[in-house]
Amino acid sequence: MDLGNLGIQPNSDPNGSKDHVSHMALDIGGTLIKLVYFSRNCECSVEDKEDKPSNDSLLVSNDHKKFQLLKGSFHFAKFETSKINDCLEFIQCNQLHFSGCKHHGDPTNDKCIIKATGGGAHKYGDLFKEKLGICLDKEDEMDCLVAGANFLLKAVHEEAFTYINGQKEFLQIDHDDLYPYLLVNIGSGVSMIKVDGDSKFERVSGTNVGGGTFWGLGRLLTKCKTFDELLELSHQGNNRVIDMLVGDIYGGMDYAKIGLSSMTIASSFGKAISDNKELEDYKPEDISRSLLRMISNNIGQISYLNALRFGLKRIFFGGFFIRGHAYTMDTISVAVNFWSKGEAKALFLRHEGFLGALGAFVSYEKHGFDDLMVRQLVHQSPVSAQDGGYKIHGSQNGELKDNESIECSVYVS
Ligand SMILES: Nc1ncnc2c1ncn2[C@@H]1O[C@H](COP(=O)(O)OP(=O)(O)OP(=O)(O)O)[C@@H](O)[C@H]1O
Ligand SMILES: CC(C)(CO)[C@@H](O)C(=O)NCCC(=O)O
Repeated sequence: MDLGNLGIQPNSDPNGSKDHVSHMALDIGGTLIKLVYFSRNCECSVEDKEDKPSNDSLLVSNDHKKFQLLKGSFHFAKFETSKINDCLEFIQCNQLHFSGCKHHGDPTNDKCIIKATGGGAHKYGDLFKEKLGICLDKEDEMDCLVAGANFLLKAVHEEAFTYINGQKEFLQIDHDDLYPYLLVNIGSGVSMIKVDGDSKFERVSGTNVGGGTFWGLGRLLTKCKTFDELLELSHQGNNRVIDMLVGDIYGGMDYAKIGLSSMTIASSFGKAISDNKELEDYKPEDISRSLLRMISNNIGQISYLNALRFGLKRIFFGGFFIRGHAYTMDTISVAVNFWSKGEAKALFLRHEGFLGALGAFVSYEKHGFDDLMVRQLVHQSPVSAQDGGYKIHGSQNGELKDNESIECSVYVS
């Protein structure tokens, strides 16, 4: 179980966290379960506001109720789907299962409803009911990915960034100029979605060569025990030991006529054909690096081709495969830049792995649950004395650590 810096302790008081945690949502994927929830800091942070705060409101409601400002945090956690019991235990220890909504119009049914997306929302519904007494309210996975991406791009300061030559550069998002874009979610498999607006999208492509392929093949070929170990190995590796380069075929020369340098990979893993070596003769770090490069490059190329199909210039990459990993982001960026001749941009998201879970979270609002607390995530930063200091912020260097929380303010009615 990967709890890391959650900012909360398992609660021994059975009623304690009930007052503080509102709305948990889950994304149960093929490899990982992602969980998000909001917790209030304390009662004293509630302030009255007459109006909804900004034109940039994300979850605009049509009524004109008085809104209150609550300060708190969004918490993020992840678990391996194969160890779903860890997730159930975590929810139970922290009393998160009391944070959902009650059934509409059925006073006899006091089961909590928790929003959930991903294939596991279908597969594990009975398990959650049996173990925690909660009903998973299924939200479509693609709907949630898009809602989560739009939510992050509009609500979180410095969410999206480019990664070029080892340099991270944050993108200022103009809310009026966000669409259209291509969203590429690299989970176990890969979905490519053309996004045209809030809830306006089409899944235009996908590939089965994704994060699951990297981790699955990598585990078999290197005997690594964890994904992070495999990723770490790739740092020290040299892909040229295994990959066949253009130079290997062209006697060290470029194939300039068609724009290929001698260093370009002509064939991933191609050297293994002629080296007369066995698997044991290759270093695990070289295998890991070749594999990471092969898969990232391939996804970058397919993404570019889909962006080209629809004339899209911005490609946002999400999903837990990326993990903010320099070599992965660099390979994807180079692929997009190379194939598009600099026309299209690869953009990465700080909360890359939590798009679906956040999308499920914001869907509480969409379905108008009466007792929903969170009405609107306050548009954050730049924070100034005049605007009352409403903000969302993550860690200072812009990197999301495992299971971090984002401090934020929300409006509730
Ligand atoms: N700790 C980890 N354990 C396993 N895989 C990890 C881990 N961290 C990152 N990954 C990578 O992330 C991928 C899963 O990403 P993600 O959680 O976004 O997808 P998913 O929801 O499980 O899959 P899908 O959407 O296809 O059902 C894995 O296949 C692996 O490449
Ligand atoms: C099946 C899903 C949507 C499950 O998250 C994902 O793993 C995926 O997009 N796989 C790629 C399937 C394909 O389009 O070939």
